Order: sequence, then structure tokens, then C-alpha cells
Amino acid sequence: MRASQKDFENAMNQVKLLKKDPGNEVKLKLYALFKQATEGPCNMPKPGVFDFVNKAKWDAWNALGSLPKETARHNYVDLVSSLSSSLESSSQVEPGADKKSTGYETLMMTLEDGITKIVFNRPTKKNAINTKMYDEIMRALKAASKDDSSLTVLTGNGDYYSSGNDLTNFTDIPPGGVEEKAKNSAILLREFVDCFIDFPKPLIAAVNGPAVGISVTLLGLFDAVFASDRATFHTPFSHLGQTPEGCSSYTFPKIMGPAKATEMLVFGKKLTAREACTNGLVTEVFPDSTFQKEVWTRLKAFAKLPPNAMRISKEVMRNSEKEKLHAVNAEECSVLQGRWLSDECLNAVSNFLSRKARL
Ligand SMILES: CCCCCC/C=C/C(=O)SCCNC(=O)CCNC(=O)[C@H](O)C(C)(C)COP(=O)(O)OP(=O)(O)OC[C@H]1O[C@@H](n2cnc3c(N)ncnc32)[C@H](O)[C@@H]1OP(=O)(O)O
Repeated sequence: MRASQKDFENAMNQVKLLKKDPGNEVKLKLYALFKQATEGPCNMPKPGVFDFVNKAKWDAWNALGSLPKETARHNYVDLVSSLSSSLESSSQVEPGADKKSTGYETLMMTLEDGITKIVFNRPTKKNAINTKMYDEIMRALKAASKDDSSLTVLTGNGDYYSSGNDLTNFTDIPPGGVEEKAKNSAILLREFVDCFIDFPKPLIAAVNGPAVGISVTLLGLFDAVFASDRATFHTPFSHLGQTPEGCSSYTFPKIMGPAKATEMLVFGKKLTAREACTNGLVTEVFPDSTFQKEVWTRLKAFAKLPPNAMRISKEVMRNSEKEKLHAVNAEECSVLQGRWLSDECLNAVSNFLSRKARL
């Protein structure tokens, strides 16, 4: 499936919020893709040669020929998404942002009202985490740990929070073959999860939509999890021939008890936001229609609390667990390294990539 109608509507809203003019060439491209996506191929009469503006628009639209509406919608969403990161859209930002970081391809990052916000920004891929995104999240967390903010929030752009590991990560095989790939992936995963274990400030997830795989397991390392009632929580590891990561083999049984943790991590039961809240994984659930407003009101109130007291309180709670969490992370990565070479895993990934299986 290509970009959904919701992705398209989000993109249309984002365009209105662009703070910098993207230039005429890009505006014409946006216009053409929008018209193609909503009306199909151009069948309007060609404007006269002196009607420069309308002729340029007509030319851009007409140049798309018989491009299918769906493809145009997808390309429109992609183009807006790339503009949002490079030209700093304010759609993900509450008013009065005092600092925004560009230089991320897969994320948007802002600092405002004492809150650093890191937004997964691959909406057309349901915010699947590719290798670049793993690296950028680590870089963003390191920057957030040192900036002026008192808390850090992770959320997703579009209809998903994140669909977890990008399964195409498995297709980029180095010269050393699949063994080397599995080894490198285990090293990357360990380093990635370590960043969450060691993150020094309160870390909050605003789960705006469905969450899958590693985007769910990591929640056990967050300090608060706010969820839209549209969000779901799914860890289909057995279906994928894989095993738990993100320290979930330790945090989930502790949070929800071994029976519920087994339902999720071994049998792949998908939880609704309310179920995840009842089981202690989610702090609070909000109606989707008021999610952003209510969550940001709450976060802004938290951000006014004395930052050092919050940081030290987190440190006291986390310190007694840190060594254990690092050991669990190391063990989970080592087990996964073996699983990635198994037929069960290779078949599951190849089924996804050949579109035989979606969750
Ligand atoms: C360094 C390695 C570390 C590894 C850590 C271990 C981590 C483990 C995990 O996270 S396991 C979980 C992995 N995730 C999945 O298995 C989810 C796979 N995706 C799906 O099943 C579906 O895409 C969906 C249910 C999330 C959404 O379905 P639907 O609404 O029908 O949308 P599409 O399937 O059409 O998706 C749109 C678009 O996005 C691409 N996409 C979505 N998720 C992923 C993904 N996880 N990996 C790669 N690509 C993904 C999908 O292919 C479509 O792309 P296209 O438009 O066709 O180009």
C-alpha cells in the first residue's frame, strides 16, 4: 500500500505550516502532484502564453502524464516529508519554538519550552527504523542529553508511531555475508538500546498511533508513556522467527507480570492502548482527537518542574537497575544474532519483502 489518505491530509496540513518558502520549482511540483492525486491527469485547456503563472502550473501538472493518483499521492507525501525536515515545518512543533535541529534525514528535532522533541519522520514507511534512523536517534539522544531541555519526548509523524525495525535492513548484505551482517546488526542494536538505558533526563513517549517491535519494547525503558486511543502495541517476534530486545525480556515481566509478558513477547498478542495501560506499559491514554493538546499541556507542566530534581530522581531509580539492564541487553543481542541466521527468520523477512506477509 502507498501513502494513505490520512498521510496525504497530514502532508497537506504540513505544507501550510512550512515556515520558509520552498521556491517556485518545488511549489509547482507540489501543485502538480496535488492536482494529479486529487483530480487525475490534466485535461484542462492550456492557458494562453501570456498567462505565465497558470501556464507554468498547467505545464507542471500536464508533465505528470498518466501517473496514477495513488503514486502522485505517495510522491506528494514524500516530497512534503523531505521539505519538512529540510525547511523546518512547524506542524510537529508547539508555538514559539526556540531551537530546531536540521541535519537529520529520518527525524525532526526541536527544543521548545524546555522540551526536546524527537519525531520519527518516515511516515510513508510507517516510521520503520532503518540503519540511518538508528544512527540518527542515537545522535539525537546524545544531543538531547546535553542540551538545555529538562525532558525529552519521542513521537511519530503520520498515522504510525513506528512499525519497528525496517525489514529491508536485512537486505543490505556486506562482503562478509550474512554472518557479518548479523554481527554488525547485533553491535548496532546493543549500542542503540544502551543509549536508552543511559539516557539521563526524563524520557517520555507520545505514542500517536500503532507501535510495532522495537518501538514497543523500548517503552519499558521510558519514564512515561502517553498513548492515543488509536495506538496498538505489537511485538510479533515469534512470527518473525526473532526474540525480544530492548531489555523487554526483563522489563516486560517486571511491568506486567510474566503471564502477560509471555502473551506479548512469545505469542505476539497485540494490545490496545487501554490494555497496555491496564498492564502498566502505558501511563495514560487520551482520545485521539485531543491527544496532542492534552499530552502537550501535561508535558509543559512537567517541564516547569526543577530539572535537576527530576534528573537526580531518575538517576536514583535507574542506577539500581543499570548494570542488570546492560547485561540483559548484551544477552538479548547475542541471542538475536543467532536468530537472524535462522531459516525461521530469513523466511519471515523474505515473505514480508515479497509482500506475502504483513502483520
Ligand atoms: C539493526 C537491527 C536491529 C533489529 C532490532 C530488532 C527489531 C525487531 C522489530 O522491530 S520486529 C518488528 C518489525 N516490523 C514488522 O514486522 C512490521 C512490518 N510491517 C507491516 O507488517 C505492515 O507494513 C504494517 C502492519 C506496519 C502496516 O501495514 P499497512 O497499513 O498495510 O501499510 P503497508 O504495509 O503498505 O506499509 C506502507 C509502506 O511502509 C513499508 N513498511 C512498513 N513497515 C515496514 C517495516 N517494518 N520495514 C520495512 N518497510 C515497512 C511497507 O513496505 C510499505 O512500503 P511501500 O509503500 O510498499 O514502499
